[in-house]
Amino acid sequence: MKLVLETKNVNKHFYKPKDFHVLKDISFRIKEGEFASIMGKSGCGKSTLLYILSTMDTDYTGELFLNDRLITGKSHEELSRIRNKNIGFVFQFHYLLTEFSVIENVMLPAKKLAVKSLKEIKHDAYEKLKMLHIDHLAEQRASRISGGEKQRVAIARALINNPTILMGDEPTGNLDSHNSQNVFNIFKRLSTEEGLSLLVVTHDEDFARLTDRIIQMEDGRVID
Ligand SMILES: Nc1ncnc2c1ncn2[C@@H]1O[C@H](COP(=O)(O)OP(=O)(O)OP(=O)(O)O)[C@@H](O)[C@H]1O
Repeated sequence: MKLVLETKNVNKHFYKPKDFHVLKDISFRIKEGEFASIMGKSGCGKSTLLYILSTMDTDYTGELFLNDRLITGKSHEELSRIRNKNIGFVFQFHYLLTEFSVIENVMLPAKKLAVKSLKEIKHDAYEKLKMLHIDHLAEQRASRISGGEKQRVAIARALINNPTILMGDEPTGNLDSHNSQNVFNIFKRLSTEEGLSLLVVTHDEDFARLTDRIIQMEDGRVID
């Protein structure tokens, strides 16, 4: 099966205030359509790892592959393009532009990529909203929708460029159990029906237990 993400012996140090070996020989693979979670105690290096996997942090040793392509060593411009095209992000906080409409928020990453016409982008954005059952909110200002709806808009925005992998950093951290379940169901559907790969950092054991695989971290290592 096709590999979407692979790390080979990724190591990272922070040098201030003193040398700290934060990630130690991290090697794992995420296959197409796989839904994996990363768990571990606070401070074990989950966010630091996700920052590297998402190509935002280039200060590490080892190798990172995305869709079988070596990413390590590429320029910031190339990384930015690769990231916009291949990786979707969902964070704990939605980071929507609240003075913009829902549909404008979803369209933004596609406008940035500047491959399709505005008409096509708007059409695609509606399709994503429909898939997440929030198309009736398209013209609503993002400040005027509920927390659960905002997170679904953030997911639609993360999907607009049809990424091969969706990464989440505590995407249900701000949601109640009903909305968390909702987000989980959406992620599960994206993996089983659309073949999207998902990698989600979470503290939520109920959430993690339902994913295909838990990558357990301890003190900067993958232990299981
Ligand atoms: N810029 C930095 N400089 C120095 N140390 C850092 C820096 N960023 C993070 N750390 C340290 O690296 C370790 C890992 O941090 P990281 O944020 O990756 O942990 P985490 O597992 O995501 O934690 P949490 O679950 O609390 O979000 C922590 O001990 C943190 O204090």
